Amino acid sequence: MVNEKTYIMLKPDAVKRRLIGEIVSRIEKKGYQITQAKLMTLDKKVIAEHYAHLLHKPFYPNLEAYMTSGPVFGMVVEGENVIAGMRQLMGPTNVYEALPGTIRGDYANNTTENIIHGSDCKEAATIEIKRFFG
Ligand SMILES: Nc1ncnc2c1ncn2[C@@H]1O[C@H](COP(=O)(O)OP(=O)(O)OP(=O)(O)O)[C@@H](O)[C@H]1O
Repeated sequence: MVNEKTYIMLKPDAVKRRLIGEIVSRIEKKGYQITQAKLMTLDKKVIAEHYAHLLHKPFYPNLEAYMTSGPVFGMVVEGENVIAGMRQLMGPTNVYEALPGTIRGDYANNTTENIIHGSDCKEAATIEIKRFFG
């Protein structure tokens, strides 16, 4: 029973499609607590840091254009085993594998524009919370 923190980011398509309220509500209904939140417009530099492991991928230019196309809604979310729990709630990165009932399965139909990001481990959560909330 470890209380953890994770960094969750609703990507530009979620904000544009007015899905913030609905997704925040799903996170709260699961029993997690949102302890910090803000809308931000990200620049190419912070996207390159956040997705450093993907810089060499052929889809990176599309990912960069998408992530800088409008504001994102970043959150610190806390709860028991929240890192794995949020990954489960989000569904897999590949939206064709994301089942209905997951956030990506319910709202996304494209693997780049996949609505939501969540830290994948404790180390990443610490780095990402620092990156986006200081
Ligand atoms: N094969 C792909 N084709 C197009 N876009 C992709 C592909 N793989 C990943 N992406 C985009 O890059 C993002 C980061 O990919 P990563 O492999 O880090 O997955 P993730 O950890 O599930 O995603 P995120 O870091 O956004 O939570 C994905 O969320 C998606 O927007």
